[in-house]
Amino acid sequence: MSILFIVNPKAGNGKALKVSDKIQEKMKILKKDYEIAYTKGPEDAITIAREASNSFNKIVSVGGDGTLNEVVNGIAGSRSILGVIPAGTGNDFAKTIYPSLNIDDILKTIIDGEVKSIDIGKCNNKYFINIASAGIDAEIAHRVQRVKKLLPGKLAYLNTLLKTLVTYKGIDFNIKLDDVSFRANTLLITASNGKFYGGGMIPTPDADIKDGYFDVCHIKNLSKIKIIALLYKFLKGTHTQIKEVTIFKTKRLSIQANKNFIVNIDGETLETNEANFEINKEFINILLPRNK
Ligand SMILES: Nc1ncnc2c1ncn2[C@@H]1O[C@H](COP(=O)(O)OP(=O)(O)OP(=O)(O)O)[C@@H](O)[C@H]1O
Repeated sequence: MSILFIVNPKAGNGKALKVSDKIQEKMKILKKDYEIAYTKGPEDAITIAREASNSFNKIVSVGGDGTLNEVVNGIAGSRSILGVIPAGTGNDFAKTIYPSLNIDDILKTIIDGEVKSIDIGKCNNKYFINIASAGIDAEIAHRVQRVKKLLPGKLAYLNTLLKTLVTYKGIDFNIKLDDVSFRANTLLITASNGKFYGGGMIPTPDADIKDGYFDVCHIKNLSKIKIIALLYKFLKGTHTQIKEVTIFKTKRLSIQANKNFIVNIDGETLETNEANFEINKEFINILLPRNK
C-alpha cells in the first residue's frame, strides 16, 4: 500500500513545499510507506505519474489545478488511486471534493479515505478533471500567461481582464451537444465536470463528478455593461436564470469556429479551431472524505 506524493515545488508560490514538509512529518509519525517526487518543470508530473502508476497504489498530486491535471493525464487508464492535496493558488477542483481545505483533514482522506470512481473529461487528446472552457475567460487566461512575464500576478490579471473586456467581440461558434446543435456569438462556454474554476467562480452550480455528464454553461455575447453585471452573479453561481445563459447536460460537446480560439483546460490553455469534448464515466478512482 505505498503512496507516491508528486510535489510541484513552484505551486502556490512555494506553498506546496511547505505542505510537503507537513506530509513527511505525518507519514513518519504514522510509519507509512511513502515516497516523494518533486517535479522539475511543466509536464514532468505526467511522466512521473505514468511511470509510477504500475508500482504505487496511491498517487497524490501536491500542487494546484495544473499539477493535478498532469497527474490525471499520467495515471489515466491505470488502476492507481488518485489523491488530491491542494497547495496551489486556485485549488478549484479541491473545492468540489473537500468540505474544507484543511490539510490535516485532507491527509486523513489520503491515508484512510473512501475510494470512489469519478468521471473525467477529454478535450481532443487531453484529459481534464475539472472544467474546460472557451470564450472570454479562456482568452484572458491565455493573455495573462504572457503579461505575467512583464507585470506582477494581480496587476497582470487586472490589466488583461480590462483590456480583453473592452476589445472582446464574441466568438461565432458552431456548437453541437448530444441532442441539439446551434450557432451563436458566444461570450463563453464551459464543459464542466467540477463546480469551480478561475479561483472560485461557479459557472455550473449543479455539476456532478459522478453523474456521467458534463454540465455546459453557454452564455451569448453581451453588452459590456451586462458583462459586468453578470460577473458578480457568475462568481456566486446565481447567473443561471439570466436569459442569455443556458445550462445543458451532455456527454459530448463540439465547438468549432472559422478562426483559431483558445481553450482553457483545467487552467492551462491551447489554441485550436475545433474542440471536441467527451465525458469518460467513472474513469478514475479517487480518494474522497469518508462522509462525502
Ligand atoms: N519545477 C517546476 N518549475 C516550474 N514550473 C513547474 C515545475 N513543476 C511543475 N511546473 C508547472 O507549474 C504550473 C503551475 O502549477 P499549478 O497549477 O499546480 O500551481 P498554481 O498555478 O500555483 O495553482 P492553481 O493552478 O491552482 O492556481 C504547471 O503548469 C506545471 O506544469
